[in-house]
Amino acid sequence: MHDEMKEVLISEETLQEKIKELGAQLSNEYQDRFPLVVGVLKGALPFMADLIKKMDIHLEIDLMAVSSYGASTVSSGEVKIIKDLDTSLEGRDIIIVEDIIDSGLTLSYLVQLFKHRKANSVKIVTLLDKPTGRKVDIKPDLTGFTVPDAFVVGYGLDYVERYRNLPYIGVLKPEVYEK
Ligand SMILES: O=P(O)(O)OC[C@H]1O[C@H](OP(=O)(O)OP(=O)(O)O)[C@H](O)[C@@H]1O
Ligand SMILES: Nc1nc2[nH]cnc2c(=O)[nH]1
Repeated sequence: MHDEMKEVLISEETLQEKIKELGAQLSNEYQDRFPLVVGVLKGALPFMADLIKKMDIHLEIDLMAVSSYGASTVSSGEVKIIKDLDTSLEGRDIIIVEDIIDSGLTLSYLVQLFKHRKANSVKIVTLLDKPTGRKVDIKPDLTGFTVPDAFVVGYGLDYVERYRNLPYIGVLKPEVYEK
């Protein structure tokens, strides 16, 4: 697996350091508020698991699975709910946890949906932001790292469902796509 990597963009150690910082910031901000932390499957799973362990406050978690239609490396316009939340959002303070914002279509859909469901507040925390991919004007409230205009994998992010289990973020060698 590791020999298929052209480059490691963000090491495991750097990821974990940043997640500790993000957790501390969120703990501070949401003290005494009992937020609902919503992870967007599948990509956000490793990040969410590590992030909530660095949040030293009472919180609730829920998970949502959505999929954007399109080719494996291109984000398209439509978002489909594969698994909805179990929790009522009315009056809740929501923290959406994502692995990456690229076009912004997934998150702008979710923010609108959660507001429609009468959430009290909706914040976006993303591990990675790829601003060059943006198709809609949406900005995360908290970002781990800004990444260049390349297809990244690892730590939740897949290429045809592989590489999600890498502990770091990297870029694949071009020949991997030719297989
Ligand atoms: O800003 P966007 O262009 O909408 O892209 C971001 C979304 O794309 C990826 O999910 P994907 O649909 O690949 O599902 P996955 O998390 O199950 O891999 C990623 O996890 C984000 O949810
Ligand atoms: N794996 C992966 N999924 C994405 N979804 C949107 N952008 C990306 C990306 O760079 N890598």
